[in-house]
Amino acid sequence: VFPPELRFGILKISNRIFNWFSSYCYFDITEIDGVNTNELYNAVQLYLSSSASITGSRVSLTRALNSSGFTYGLANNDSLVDSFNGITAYWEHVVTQRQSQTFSWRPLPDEKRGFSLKIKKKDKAYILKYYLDYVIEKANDIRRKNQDRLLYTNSRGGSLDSRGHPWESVPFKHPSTFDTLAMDPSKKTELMADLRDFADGQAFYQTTGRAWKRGYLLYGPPGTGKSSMIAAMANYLGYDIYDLELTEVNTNSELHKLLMKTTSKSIIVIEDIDCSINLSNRNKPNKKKQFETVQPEMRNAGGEDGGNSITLSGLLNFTDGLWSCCGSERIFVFTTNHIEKLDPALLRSGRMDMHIFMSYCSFPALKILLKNYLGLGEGDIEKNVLNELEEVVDEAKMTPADISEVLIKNRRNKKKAVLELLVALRVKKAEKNRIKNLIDVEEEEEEEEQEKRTLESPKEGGELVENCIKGNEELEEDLVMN
Ligand SMILES: Nc1ncnc2c1ncn2[C@@H]1O[C@H](COP(=O)(O)OP(=O)(O)OP(=O)(O)O)[C@@H](O)[C@H]1O
Repeated sequence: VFPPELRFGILKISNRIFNWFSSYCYFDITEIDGVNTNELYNAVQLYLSSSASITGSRVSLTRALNSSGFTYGLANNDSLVDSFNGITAYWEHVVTQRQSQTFSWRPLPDEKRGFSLKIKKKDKAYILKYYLDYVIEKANDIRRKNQDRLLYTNSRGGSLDSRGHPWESVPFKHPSTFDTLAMDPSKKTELMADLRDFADGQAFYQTTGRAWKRGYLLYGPPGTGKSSMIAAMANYLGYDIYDLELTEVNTNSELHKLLMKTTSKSIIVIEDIDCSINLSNRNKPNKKKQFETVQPEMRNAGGEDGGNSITLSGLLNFTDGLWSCCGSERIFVFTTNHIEKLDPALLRSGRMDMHIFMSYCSFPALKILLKNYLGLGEGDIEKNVLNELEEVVDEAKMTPADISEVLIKNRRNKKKAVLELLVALRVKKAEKNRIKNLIDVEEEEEEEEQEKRTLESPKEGGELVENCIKGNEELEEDLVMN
């Protein structure tokens, strides 16, 4: 009976009246905004997938490319209630059929999808200011967690890929975690708390005016778990790893370019830094090499430090100069087997925030290895064997890598594995003691030899006797005075 214009008008007025009296307001977040994909829609979808309060019996499941996990979300026309700082938000996934295919450069899906957010009018300002940012942040976290970690390397000698990128990446699937890492539990807890503080510390770094980065120096003998620790850090925080091969970098500017192409939430690693490059002289360590390689007419050219070779100052700029601040939330990890070879400039505080010594296997670390490799707890091992293991492990100075080799070899026969380990530790301890005794004997002999030579030498011997007499006279004088 009523013409469409009139029906539309009545609907519009009744909607206005309804909105006027309603205490709620609504936001529509459509999947496609004009012709572009709406990032907020994807973020909301991911965010809601983390909500445990999905009530519907139908849940949508997805698995993204390069992802090792499933995400679930609200099914069509399902709804859920979320709460944020005491404010309630009602979400509904609205799916309708697209009326007619409108003209578009890009074919649109038949369904029109979107989220409808219903909140109290009084909460509108707060929700717009904080809640949506929180939703996006959480969605990014979930995306990162679901996606495989990537391991980047620059080992192509400075050449770029087809996209002009200097880093090459592969999926990173190292299984090492802090649970599998054998080290002193208190040290491990301290490090994990430090990493968590760093990852959650955006506000702290902002208020203190510090760049959001942290440096760790891992040092210790080979096979004590430095590389495993880096993998555990990446898996714990969900960060990608950039394995920087310094020997492939020729100039400081190349180093800067590499840094600029790293992403936030990543760990930049330089392994065996003492072997990577000659870093003993901070200013111009490679001057000689530079003059050897550069043509005579080019000798006065070049930028900082000659601009033709990587220097320690270039590396220091990389870690804590202005360049280190392009991007944020980055961790630098250097590893070395010989900390004494490193330049003190690299070790001063503020540069490497934490120095972590990866030591030979201790008893607490051994217990972790026994649990992980053989599934044996303290109660599963005979008391006297356990006591002896505790007694010998420190003196044997075996690395976790050596111990895990022994355990892997016999892992089918757990009892045998433990006994073999005990034998290996005893042998190693005896070997260490024998070497120590040999060194002691050698030192003693050398001392005796030196004494003999001194006494035999007329000049030195005479001096020694004279000094003794002088000393005695002084002593006598002191006694008389007293
Ligand atoms: N602390 C540890 N906890 C658990 N496993 C370890 C530990 N240390 C070493 N391993 C085992 O030994 C292997 C070698 O260890 P890793 O490469 O991490 O040592 P590293 O200190 O980095 O050695 P290098 O200095 O030679 O690079 C690892 O694959 C791991 O299985």
